[in-house]
Amino acid sequence: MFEARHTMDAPTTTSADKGPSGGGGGGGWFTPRKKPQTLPSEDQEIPEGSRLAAMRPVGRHTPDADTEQSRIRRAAPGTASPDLPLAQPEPSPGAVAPAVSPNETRTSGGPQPEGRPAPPVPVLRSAPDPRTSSDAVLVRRTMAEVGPVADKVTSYFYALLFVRHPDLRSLFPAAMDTQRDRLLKALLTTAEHIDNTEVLVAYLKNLGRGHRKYGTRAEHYPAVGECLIGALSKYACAIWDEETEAAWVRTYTTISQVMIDAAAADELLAPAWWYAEVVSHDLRTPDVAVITVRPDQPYPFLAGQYAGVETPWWPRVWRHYSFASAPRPDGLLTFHVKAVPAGWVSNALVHRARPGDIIRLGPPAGTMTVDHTTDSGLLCLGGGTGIAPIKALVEDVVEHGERRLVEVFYGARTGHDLYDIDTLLRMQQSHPWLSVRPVVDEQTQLRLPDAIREWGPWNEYDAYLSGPPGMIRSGVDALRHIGVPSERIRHDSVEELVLAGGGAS
Ligand SMILES: NC(=O)C1=CN([C@@H]2O[C@H](COP(=O)(O)OP(=O)(O)OC[C@H]3O[C@@H](n4cnc5c(N)ncnc54)[C@H](O)[C@@H]3O)[C@@H](O)[C@H]2O)C=CC1
Repeated sequence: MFEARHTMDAPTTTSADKGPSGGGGGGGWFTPRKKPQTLPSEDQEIPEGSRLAAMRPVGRHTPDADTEQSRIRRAAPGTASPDLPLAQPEPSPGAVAPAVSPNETRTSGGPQPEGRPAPPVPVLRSAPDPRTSSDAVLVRRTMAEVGPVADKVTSYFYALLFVRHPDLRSLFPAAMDTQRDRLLKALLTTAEHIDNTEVLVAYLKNLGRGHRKYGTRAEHYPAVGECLIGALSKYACAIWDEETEAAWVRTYTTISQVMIDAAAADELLAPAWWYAEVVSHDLRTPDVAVITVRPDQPYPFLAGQYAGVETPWWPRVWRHYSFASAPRPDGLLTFHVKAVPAGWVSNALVHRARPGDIIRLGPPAGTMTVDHTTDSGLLCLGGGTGIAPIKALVEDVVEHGERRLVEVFYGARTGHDLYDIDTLLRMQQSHPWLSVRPVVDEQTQLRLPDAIREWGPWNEYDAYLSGPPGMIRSGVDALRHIGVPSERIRHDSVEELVLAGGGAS
């Protein structure tokens, strides 16, 4: 459940339930009514093993669950207690270029698809809070301490979780490898941005919404919190003390609050997931398929966003793919999928999926969308299947009837890998404001980011980058080097791309 998001062919996050399969919300809202008034005294300290035993998940509430030993408490749905972190506005749509990720962060509070208003959410304090800052120090110190043994921490965390709460095992995929990475990523992201309320809240809200599709419910959070603190305290024992534990309890409680409330708000607006039927499957190269699906109910999204995809062959394994078209009147959605080694979902989609098969889609996410409040030109770099959202962005500009200059650089290793070049060249013929330039590594000896240096100037353009993590990094460097301000550079989370295995889609 506790996972970070984004990227192509990478497991995702999301929600509560209701939709076609959404589960249901279930009671047991968990929110601290108030922060701990006092830290437990030393004689209240309980050795690791027994402390864990003493912490009870809200979902299994027992009479003493609200004692001093259980500092993670329950509250009414949506309750934002006065002394809880309070909210801040969501980042404005398209206004972000997360070089770092809270992308679900990149994401997160990203633009809400039209017709899907931003849910009301409680949020973190905007004013500096000395307590938060000291908590941040302790949280970061813990993360630094456990960093070298991160694998052990996450393995121990999941072992604790599944031993103590076996009913939660069914929420996770059979193979936990990627999930382990995602927990750590989520924690690192939280620790990294703990003092950056806007970024962190956006990230967590997206994470909470994203967990709906896993069947995550509010009452699961305390169990996760107990086991998380159990694992951290074990592996950070050299620095762990009551103050540190109190900081983690406060931090985790706040994290949970934001995620739970975001999921609850989203539940009123959208299903936890959508079923979608494959209606066409076009194998463009031996490894790349263009797949079109029909969702079982309307699926609102914005060009440039992405969604988690689960296949029937690998239950509970989700990977992200960008929409390769802007929203269409017929409601169909298209994805470009590249089968990569060890890419279970991508291989299933490319080599097994056929028309008539049913997949599941998570909600749309992502902030790499067109800012229609300006008429700046768009400089778009699409590497490999990273061209998918770029094509959607171009269609978006077409549909808005704008006459903005759009320059697309489409990078591929070989001419054969330019599997969608014909489509783009046809669009170029119809739209004089659109230029499409293929950049083939083996022909030019140049990679995509190098090519843009030879054109330009680009300082009046908004830049959009989509492709492998290395391309994003060097593309951002190239753009910054030639004077494009960072706030005009947009891309999905590099960290999550890396997490996804680099070329996992
Ligand atoms: N399928 C989808 O919807 C989306 C996929 N992506 C990501 O795009 C990537 C696509 O992978 P492939 O098609 O195998 O692309 P690839 O590895 O063949 O690379 C495509 C082009 O990107 C450039 N490039 C690659 N690595 C570079 C580096 N380190 N520095 C500079 N330029 C570099 C080169 O011009 C190369 O020809 C995956 O990482 C995927 O996660 C991103 C967005 C959407």
